Amino acid sequence: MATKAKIAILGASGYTGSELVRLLLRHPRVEIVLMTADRKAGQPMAEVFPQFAPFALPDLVSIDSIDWKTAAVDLVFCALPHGTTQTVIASIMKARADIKIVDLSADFRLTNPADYARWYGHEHHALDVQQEAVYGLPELHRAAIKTSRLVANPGCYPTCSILPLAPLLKKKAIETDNIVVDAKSGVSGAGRAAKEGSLYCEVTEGIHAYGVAGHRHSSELDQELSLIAGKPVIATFTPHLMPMSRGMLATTYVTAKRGRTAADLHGIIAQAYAREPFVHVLPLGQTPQTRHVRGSNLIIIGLVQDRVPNRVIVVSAIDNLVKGASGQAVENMNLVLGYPETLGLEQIALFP
Ligand SMILES: NC(=O)C1=CN([C@@H]2O[C@H](COP(=O)(O)OP(=O)(O)OC[C@H]3O[C@@H](n4cnc5c(N)ncnc54)[C@H](OP(=O)(O)O)[C@@H]3O)[C@@H](O)[C@H]2O)C=CC1
Ligand SMILES: CC(=O)N[C@@H](CCC(=O)OP(=O)(O)O)C(=O)O
Repeated sequence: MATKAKIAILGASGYTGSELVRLLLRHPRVEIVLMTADRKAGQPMAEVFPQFAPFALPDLVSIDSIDWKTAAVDLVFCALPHGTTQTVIASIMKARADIKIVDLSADFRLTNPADYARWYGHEHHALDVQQEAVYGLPELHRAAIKTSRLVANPGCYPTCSILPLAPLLKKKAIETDNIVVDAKSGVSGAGRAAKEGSLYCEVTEGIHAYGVAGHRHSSELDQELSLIAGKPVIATFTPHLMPMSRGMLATTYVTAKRGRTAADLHGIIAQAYAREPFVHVLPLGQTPQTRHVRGSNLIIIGLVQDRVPNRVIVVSAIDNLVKGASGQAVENMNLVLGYPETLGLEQIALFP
């Protein structure tokens, strides 16, 4: 039998951490050997999440109790709040050269330190480590991810909006100065620690925009879109909070370059992703729903010609906790460890 990689999950008591546990328990080539929490450190996982009671899992421990020099671990998933992550990862990487890391936080996604300081409100505390990070969108950076020691797993909104735009920018098929991304997220995107604004009474039976003209994911979007376009791109991006637990939908408005039709744009996206296991492009004129991806690692993309000449409406859907976080993190792990990319990620969406 092939050996199993030994996995640590930092932040296993959170939403993305527990989603990693759900996915990895069904992965044939890994074994979870270490899991951490902060306030819940010391508790058995089954006490925090009864759905895991039938499975043998280690108890939750505090990060401080781990000696990284001797820990029998091959790969660490870091599912901690941004800001707390960078010093933890720097200390692991300094202690051991052989441990690989997939970080789900935003700490290592931005390549320009000035951008990080501007959008996150403080200087980065591990800039030397940042240099080693690869932005973990497999469809764009697969080769670099495979040889990376530190993968910066993308944010959920950027994943949902960069993937449909990337082929269009690569082929110079759309204007770059008027891209509008209107995105909606389920409440689990805000994490498990209860806070004002994500409480049931404040979220149910209503929707609202937030971070208008200033959400921190704008920096990630601009960084990757500019890299692909080969020139500075600034997109309008407005996130909204929806009264649902998981799911994300982005409606993106683009202007086709003169002479290009919606059918051309559809053809470009369909061709770019024809061999991608986790990207599904609908026939022209159809659009996806969040229910079509709930629990799966798919992004589904649909395009429709607007009534406004040259305008094309692109709708994309992901599960924010799967392709938007833990599923994509497992995909990155598969690449880093040399496993088939789809291993452990073949779940079909739960419907209805
Ligand atoms: N939720 C989502 O859809 C997405 C989240 N992300 C990112 O992934 C990361 C994790 O998010 P999410 O799972 O939603 O967050 P949660 O709030 O649900 O979980 C956070 C986890 O980190 C632990 N923790 C909190 N503070 C500390 C600390 N100071 N030291 C050590 N451990 C700590 C918590 O432990 P305890 O439970 O004991 O307090 C918990 O295990 C974040 O950076 C987030 O931005 C990325 C993409 C999508
Ligand atoms: C609904 C909600 O609050 N969503 C989060 C994004 C979740 C995510 O992708 O966060 P990271 O960049 O930290 O990984 C937000 O808007 O900040």
